[in-house]
Amino acid sequence: MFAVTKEIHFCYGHRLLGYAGKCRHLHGHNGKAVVTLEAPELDRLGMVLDFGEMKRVLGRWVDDSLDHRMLLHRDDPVVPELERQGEPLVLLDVNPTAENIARLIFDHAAAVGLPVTEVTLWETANAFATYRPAGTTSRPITVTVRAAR
Ligand SMILES: Nc1nc2c(c(=O)[nH]1)N=C([C@H](O)[C@H](O)COP(=O)(O)OP(=O)(O)OP(=O)(O)O)CN2
Repeated sequence: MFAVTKEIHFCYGHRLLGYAGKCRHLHGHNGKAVVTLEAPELDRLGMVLDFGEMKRVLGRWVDDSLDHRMLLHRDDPVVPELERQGEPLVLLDVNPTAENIARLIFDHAAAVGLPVTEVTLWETANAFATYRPAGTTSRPITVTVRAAR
């Protein structure tokens, strides 16, 4: 099996709903998604997929969909005020933890047909979470996007 891995850097804000620690407050991260694709055979160029193509497909989506946005639970009480102010929001039906953001990026990579096997989301320089599907995959995260006004 061959594997290629690409790092995608982006900034996001969030807070964790129902969490007792400091992450219950609005805060931001310079995050890094580490995306791995695997294939048993290489293409005619000797690649699983061109790193440039990974950047073009995944990097652009992360830039357009997650970068410089607030990622929040859709039930977060701050949502109506941020909507009122025209802030760009990504609303999830789960808490915007590193685990769930990794899952979100994995699901997008799979949906556009990439042979993704694993996504790791580095939330800080010393804390990261990984999503890799198991035999029984949990239901996908539901996402609502509110564009900036
Ligand atoms: N399993 C998870 N635990 C935590 C998450 C998460 O997404 N998944 N998120 C947070 C906070 O949002 C934030 O990342 C702070 O985490 P933490 O590493 O505890 O904070 P510090 O950066 O201050 O850590 P230090 O190691 O003390 O520098 C919390 N937990």
